[in-house]
Amino acid sequence: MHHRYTLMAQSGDSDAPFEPPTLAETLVDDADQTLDLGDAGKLVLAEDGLRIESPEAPSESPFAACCPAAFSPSDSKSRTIPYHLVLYAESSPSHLEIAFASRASKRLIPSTLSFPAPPPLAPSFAAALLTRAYGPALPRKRLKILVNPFGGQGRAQALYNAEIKPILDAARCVLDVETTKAGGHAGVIAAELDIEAYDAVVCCSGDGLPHEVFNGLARRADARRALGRVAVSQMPCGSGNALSWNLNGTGSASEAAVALVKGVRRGVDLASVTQVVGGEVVRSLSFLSQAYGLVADIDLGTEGLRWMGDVRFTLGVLARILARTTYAADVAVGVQVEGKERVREAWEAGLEGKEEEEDGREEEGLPPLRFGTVGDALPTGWTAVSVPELGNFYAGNMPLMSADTTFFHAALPRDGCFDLVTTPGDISRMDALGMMDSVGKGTFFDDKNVEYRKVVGYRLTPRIPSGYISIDGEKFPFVPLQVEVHRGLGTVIGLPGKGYVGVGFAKKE
Ligand SMILES: Nc1ncnc2c1ncn2[C@@H]1O[C@H](COP(=O)(O)OP(=O)(O)OP(=O)(O)O)[C@@H](O)[C@H]1O
Repeated sequence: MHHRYTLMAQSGDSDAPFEPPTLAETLVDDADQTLDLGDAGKLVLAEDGLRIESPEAPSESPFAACCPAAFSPSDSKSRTIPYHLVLYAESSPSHLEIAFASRASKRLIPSTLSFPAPPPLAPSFAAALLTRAYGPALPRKRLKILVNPFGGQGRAQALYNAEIKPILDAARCVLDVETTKAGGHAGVIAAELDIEAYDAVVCCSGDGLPHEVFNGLARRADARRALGRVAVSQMPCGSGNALSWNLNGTGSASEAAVALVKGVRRGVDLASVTQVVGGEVVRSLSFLSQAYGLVADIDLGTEGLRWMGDVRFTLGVLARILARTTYAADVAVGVQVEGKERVREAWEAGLEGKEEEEDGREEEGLPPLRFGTVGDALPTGWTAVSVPELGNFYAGNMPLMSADTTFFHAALPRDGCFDLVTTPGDISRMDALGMMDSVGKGTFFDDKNVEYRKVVGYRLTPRIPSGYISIDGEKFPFVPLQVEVHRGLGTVIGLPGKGYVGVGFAKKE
């Protein structure tokens, strides 16, 4: 399907079905560009979107028929479609077609404006519109789509069909869809993927499939190249959809599909986790979080109460807070930034400063472990301390762990660090309840009982007989683990911007 990439390559490939002028030729920088459609009105590339100036009242205009909800205000003759919602534009001698997403109750659906016998300037107008609509994003992405038929209590396939596929089709993405057949299948697909053939692997699932895909790419002989080449994206179709909340800024499948269409590739830190299992050191990758103590216990220790829905989390937390449960451990940390003010400064600097490059990708496999494994002596500078009263040990790579739960306010995509929050388990019940409340309010970072550090690695040795270790929400063996962060090792697709979407710090009062 090489010809589909004319616009992406910006070179006007000769085998393209139609040939708009190259984007560079049609770049419109300052003045509004107008296309006069005669009786049908005018199309204007305005600052805030594609403006449609109809000579008729909206109810009689050709635009009203397709999608009145896309335009506002309703009684005006001029309507504007924000560039973010413009999915595609294409002109042939017979038609100028503009596909865009419009809101229909709670979701976005694709709609098309079609103008017969467009004027000669239409191809260049369509190309200029695409330039504005896509900015730095790659149009017509080639996507390997993985649908977990059991994701989100079996809703993933229906969400894909109803909300995701229509948007991706309208944006002329090239789709190759596969349904995962069993646990682990997504990892196998990633391990065997033709990495030159796709721009991204899109997981229509919860956070479990992205975890498998990163690890599948990591198992390849060309792991480093594959992790740099293939971006991982998530369409929120599971029960935990943190990747989508942080990169697409939404838990809605159709909005996430638009975010994917308009998303740009970016490097993201990944962490190696080593554990000794059955006498062997096992290494895996974590893209989202590692948890020991309260969060791991709630996440994995209340699985038997799934029938309760999300109430199980609230009840689980309350039960443990009332019991003042502690989770003893020995902890050794490679600290990069310490102290809340300095962490906050590091976050601000990260958003403004230049992005640091990861090391080269010339090596084939995963990067070597600069701190060794959990089976080696502790790295220099990491001092193990015994923490008998530990309540929660939670390391994260992205601010939101689910909708409205910001644990890692200062997390940045590629600062070479995971953010580590630790809280004591022996605080007063009032303090613990206040801290729990602060997560949803967006003030967790400032809670007096929260210790917040940016770390390049750590080792944790549980000192309780049994319990849970959660890596990216998955249950891992309850044995010591060592974690080491690799700057920018992975690739994701997200809305443009240096940080994550719509998070950061609660405003100081
Ligand atoms: N066909 C299948 N049969 C059984 N398990 C599967 C299948 N396909 C994928 N899985 C497994 O389903 C698990 C859940 O994946 P998903 O990414 O959708 O996350 P989730 O949000 O944690 O799950 P859920 O929405 O089911 O609670 C993964 O561990 C994955 O390996």
